[in-house]
Amino acid sequence: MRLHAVTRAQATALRSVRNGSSLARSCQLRCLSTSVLRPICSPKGTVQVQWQGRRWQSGAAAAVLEKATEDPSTLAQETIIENLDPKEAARLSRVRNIGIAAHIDSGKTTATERVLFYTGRINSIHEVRGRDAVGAKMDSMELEREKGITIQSAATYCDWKKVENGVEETYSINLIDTPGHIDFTIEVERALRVLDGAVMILCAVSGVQSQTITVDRQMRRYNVPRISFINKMDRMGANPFKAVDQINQKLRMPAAALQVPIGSEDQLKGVVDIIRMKAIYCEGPKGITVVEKDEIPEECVAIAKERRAKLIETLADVDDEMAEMFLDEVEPSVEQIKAAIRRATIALKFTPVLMGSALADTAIQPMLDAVCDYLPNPAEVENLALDRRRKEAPVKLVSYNSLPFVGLAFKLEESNFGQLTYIRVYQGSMKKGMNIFNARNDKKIRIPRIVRMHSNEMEEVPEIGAGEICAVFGVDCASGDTFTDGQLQYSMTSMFVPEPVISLSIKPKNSKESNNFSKAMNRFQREDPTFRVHVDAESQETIISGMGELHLDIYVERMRREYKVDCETGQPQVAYRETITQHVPFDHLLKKQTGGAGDYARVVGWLEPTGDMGKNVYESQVTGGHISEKFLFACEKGFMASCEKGPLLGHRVLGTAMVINDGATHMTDSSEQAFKTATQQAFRKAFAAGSPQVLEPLMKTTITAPNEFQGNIVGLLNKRNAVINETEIGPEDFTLYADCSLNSMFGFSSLLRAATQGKGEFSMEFSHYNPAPPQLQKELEAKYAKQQAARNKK
Ligand SMILES: Nc1nc2c(ncn2[C@@H]2O[C@H](COP(=O)(O)OP(=O)(O)OP(=O)(O)O)[C@@H](O)[C@H]2O)c(=O)[nH]1
Repeated sequence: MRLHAVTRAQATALRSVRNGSSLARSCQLRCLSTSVLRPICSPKGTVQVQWQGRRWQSGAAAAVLEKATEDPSTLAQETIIENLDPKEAARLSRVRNIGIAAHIDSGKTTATERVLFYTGRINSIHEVRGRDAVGAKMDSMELEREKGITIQSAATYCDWKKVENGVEETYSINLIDTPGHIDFTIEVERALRVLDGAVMILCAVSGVQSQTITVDRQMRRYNVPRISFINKMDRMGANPFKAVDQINQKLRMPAAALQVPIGSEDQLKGVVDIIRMKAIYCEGPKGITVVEKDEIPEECVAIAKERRAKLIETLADVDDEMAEMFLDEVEPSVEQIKAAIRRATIALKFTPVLMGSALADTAIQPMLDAVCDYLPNPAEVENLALDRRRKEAPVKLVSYNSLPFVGLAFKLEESNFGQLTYIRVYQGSMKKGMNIFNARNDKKIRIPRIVRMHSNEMEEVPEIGAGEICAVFGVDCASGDTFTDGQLQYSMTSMFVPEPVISLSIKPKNSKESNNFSKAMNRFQREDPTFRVHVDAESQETIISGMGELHLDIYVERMRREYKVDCETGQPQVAYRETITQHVPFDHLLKKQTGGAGDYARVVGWLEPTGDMGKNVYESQVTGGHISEKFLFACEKGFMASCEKGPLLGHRVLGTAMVINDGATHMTDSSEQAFKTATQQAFRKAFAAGSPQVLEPLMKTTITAPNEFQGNIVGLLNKRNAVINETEIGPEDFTLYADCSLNSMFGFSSLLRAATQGKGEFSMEFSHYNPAPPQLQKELEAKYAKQQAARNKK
């Protein structure tokens, strides 16, 4: 699309056309030569703009043109939003980008396996930890198959043929299966960042579990609409309506069932669609054939009617149109109910609840229909970028192939063929061989190969359209980078990356393997922003940090399997932080001038708390050239280096600002190194005088267990000085929300197991850094001082 064809002169001329001025004729002639955006003058002298098959009248046309002269992209965005091109709109209406997220072991991977089978992506079904020892398609890593857990999210795509009123419509679904365990939470974060909708799976017996609450929080963070699927309806004690109540109460998300089960537990036969009042059975091998019957089993009629009324009532609470009908006592039609569900789901006000059993091959297909019916297509989701040319003003991105390209790299993965970068294309299309530009550094990159991922397999494609997800080879970038066509100066906000909270020292058992060791470390770090590696300057130990013990264990294990490096690891350590609490002025002189080239640097300023634990701040307020730019830069470096290793425990410094406002330089003895060292020395002294404080990670902890164990758990938490924020007591289970220090939670899982006969479960998520209790700070400081002394002795 060449909107640039409209020049400022043409636009001015067009405005005069609208005003009936004499420029009309020449303008008409000139503008006719622009083939894409074609202004036309009517005999009356009003202006029309013809663009992508539609005509824009006078005032609107002039406004559109006016914008075009300022910024071609604005014209494109706004015009399209008001005027969807029917062809593009039709393509997009059949695209769904969805993720599956849930508590550990709810059946995400098992359900995804059915989705792939029913959509024809795979020919047979293999179970997670199945007897055939093949493992589910989406758990492609050996370790995942062995442990039966998902570690990395896996992307795939499939086509679902949805039949409605006898008409078949094909939907393209890009699907990401995410891990359930909190330690791999970055996988959920980055998937949700780029997806338009999600399926939240719950266990029919356990309902809302601790990790469901975390997933709910993540979905809210990225405004991701969701449908809910209650799985494991074949299990003893399955109670879908209890789960629906829990979504309403524990997640505070209005929810209502769209189905009721036919039969229960091992006698589960199918579901009743209570909107259309039809019975649905999945027959044939692996439930491949969906059979719909008008006749509803007698025992289901009453509950289906009751639940239908409840659905309409819940919708009336969240949707105005439905509310009106409800008040007027008008019975809504099937179409009206479905439209209200769609509206409310996309508006994040409601979640429709479906049910079935992935393992028993029951009612997965209606869940796929619901994905198409109720989750948004890429055009229905507001995706914003920041326009760097216009002071980071937000701009809407529109999933049109014809617009300039904008994409986000959300995940990197090392494959046998080189680095694979997953990209969500938000606008425009990406073609093989095309050049794209990294918005972070304006680096031009040619796209050599585009593939669509199917777990660990890939299919090469020449082009990928707007609103889709793909992976590309040979693109060197970081996770979260934005790419554009080079014309647009857009960048997109990245995902939330939680701080690592646990660290341990690691080294290869055999020093010959250090080459492979560093290769593995580099790769893991690039792929996973929550996995960090650094070498401690004093001990020379390699320290890895991550989200939890399992997270780090998995990397140690992957090192052994994928890189053949056996490692020795130290005890897991909490990642503490250090800060100061007071304003401290300093005036420090570094002077060594005894023979030969000397060192001279004087720095004056102050150290103070920033009040924000997010970052450290360095500022120079030096005037009059007492310290040159070059040396000030060295001071900044000295400050940053000091923050890497705090004086109290050797952990990172947070929330500290250094201002340098004066100093002195010597003609010959001053150097960058001297200023860097002087700053570091000044920092140490001032830090010690600023009532330094050790900070410890505080974890948002959610514990669920049967009610009879509440006393035991409160006892356990009290011993750990946890702050209990809220307790919700249900008919059988209770959920407790607490803030606990990570330090006090080591070994908590076995204590919880013992205190609840194995029935309790918990999840922890980093919340913020909190001052450590004085006693703990004393102990930690003493331990560190001892280590330092021992090291100095050596
Ligand atoms: N009874 C029953 N078991 C199921 C059902 N779906 C899954 N399972 C079992 O539950 C266990 C966990 O299933 P997965 O599919 O690995 O669950 P997941 O949510 O992907 O697990 P993570 O990714 O590790 O969190 C496996 O043993 C499955 O066989 C179901 O519908 N009924």
